[in-house]
Amino acid sequence: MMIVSMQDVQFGYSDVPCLQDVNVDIMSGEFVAITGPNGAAKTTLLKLMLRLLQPWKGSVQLTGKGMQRGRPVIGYVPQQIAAFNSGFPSKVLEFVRSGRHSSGSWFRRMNRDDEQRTETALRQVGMWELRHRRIGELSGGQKQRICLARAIAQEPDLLVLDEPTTGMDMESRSSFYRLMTHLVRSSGMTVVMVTHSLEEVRPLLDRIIQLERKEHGGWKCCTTTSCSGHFVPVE
Ligand SMILES: Nc1ncnc2c1ncn2[C@@H]1O[C@H](COP(=O)(O)OP(=O)(O)OP(=O)(O)O)[C@@H](O)[C@H]1O
Repeated sequence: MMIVSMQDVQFGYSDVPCLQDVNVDIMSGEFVAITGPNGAAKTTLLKLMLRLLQPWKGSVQLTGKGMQRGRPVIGYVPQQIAAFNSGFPSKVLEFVRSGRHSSGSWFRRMNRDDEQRTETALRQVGMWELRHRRIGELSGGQKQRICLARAIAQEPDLLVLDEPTTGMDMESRSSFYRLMTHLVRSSGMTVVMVTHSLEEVRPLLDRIIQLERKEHGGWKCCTTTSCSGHFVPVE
């Protein structure tokens, strides 16, 4: 089942397009990486995928299982995390749990086992022991992990991560990849992530979306499907 479908998408911030001829189909249960040089519009592509930006031309469709109000539940962890401002809980546990309580947003859904999901997500990212800490006292890497936990706790159909391994040491990266593989293979989650560490994650992937420079400026998507990842379709 298709969860994301982008067809002939064109987009730019000024009058010059930075993305053209974007055709991307992502199937439910796939582990997909988006890669390309700095400034190649990887974050822009994610934002178009999430419909945070509207394309100039073409269409973006989100469909899938567990749909709420006609859209899949989406967990999004942006590159720059702005969530630690006032208005968000200041303790780890409440912050992660809060993802399950905000209403009216299609980024999450309500569920009666909020506590259990919050605990599982915190354990999965290795932050359960620090659940009573104030967020202000956490390291950058630990903050990154609780944002990931907050997204996972929402049990998203689609988990979208913008350079999630930046600043992680090698051990943290391998446990992060193990977790992603588990979420994709065991829970049927679809994971799309922007990464510059393609080589180390390549064996786990189902698909790579490569942004390549067009001859006359702008960037174009080229989708690679020949990864050695094992694609398990989810009904
Ligand atoms: N809000 C904005 N307004 C105007 N231009 C923008 C805006 N956001 C991004 N851009 C420009 O669009 C282009 C693509 O930016 P984007 O952040 O999508 O690239 P990226 O591939 O994610 O980069 P990086 O690898 O450095 O994170 C860049 O030239 C950037 O300067």
